[in-house]
Amino acid sequence: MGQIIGITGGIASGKSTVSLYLQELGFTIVDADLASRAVVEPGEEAYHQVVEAFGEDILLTEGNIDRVKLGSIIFNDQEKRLLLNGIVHPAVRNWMRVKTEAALSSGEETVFMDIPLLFESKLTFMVDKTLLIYVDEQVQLERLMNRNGLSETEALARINSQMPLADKKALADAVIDNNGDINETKRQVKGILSEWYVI
Ligand SMILES: CC(C)(COP(=O)(O)OP(=O)(O)OC[C@H]1O[C@@H](n2cnc3c(N)ncnc32)[C@H](O)[C@@H]1O)[C@@H](O)C(=O)NCCC(=O)NCCS
Ligand SMILES: Nc1ncnc2c1ncn2[C@@H]1O[C@H](COP(=O)(O)OP(=O)(O)OP(=O)(O)O)[C@@H](O)[C@H]1O
Repeated sequence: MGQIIGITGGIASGKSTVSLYLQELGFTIVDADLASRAVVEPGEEAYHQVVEAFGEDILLTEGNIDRVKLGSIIFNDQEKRLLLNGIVHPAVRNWMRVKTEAALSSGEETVFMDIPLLFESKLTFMVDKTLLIYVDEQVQLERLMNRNGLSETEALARINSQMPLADKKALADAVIDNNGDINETKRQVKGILSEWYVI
């Protein structure tokens, strides 16, 4: 049997931080951001489709996709973002399904999927429960600018390309408030997992 818990949030809301903690607790995390890198490695089907759609200008000299350049295109242009999503998302879903099934069939009882666009892409059918990693918009903006070295305008473009975290709150089965320090967040994660009989 086994169950799948979907971790979601917004850009820089703390999903990877929570996932790392869950990994330390011994759980398998299947990460959509990792998947979105793997499926556009040179030679993969989605790689060829991305190059065809966006042109060879988005390649680095050794042939890999220039993620900074592609990001600066798609976070400022909804049509281009939907074009990229249409190519990459089906391959990401497949990759995640395969990894998750492998973990479950090896006997793991709970596997976590880290999916930033879980609600935007209507992927709740892929998981049994949803856990939202929430921060206030000002904290999100500051953490994103710091982590990625972005200007306020660039960071806001990214935040605004996603469903507001306040709206995601209403859709999630449980919410972790990650505005405080990491220990406070870890305490909340443990509390919810024990409420859900996961630990
Ligand atoms: C645009 C790309 C090349 C930028 O790569 P980069 O390495 O800089 O960022 P990374 O992939 O680590 O994503 C960071 C965060 O950006 C946000 N994000 C990424 N893609 C999108 C998108 N299409 N729409 C909204 N937010 C997005 C997510 O919160 C994600 O966690 C890359 O994000 C991408 O290929 N995006 C399309 C696939 C996708 O939707 N990925 C998100 C999970 S499936
Ligand atoms: N509770 C916290 N206190 C202080 N800094 C934090 C906290 N949680 C996360 N951070 C920092 O905020 C930034 C974003 O966190 P993280 O990378 O976990 O977010 P994310 O949701 O996985 O982002 P993305 O999906 O966009 O990659 C990181 O630099 C991280 O170290």
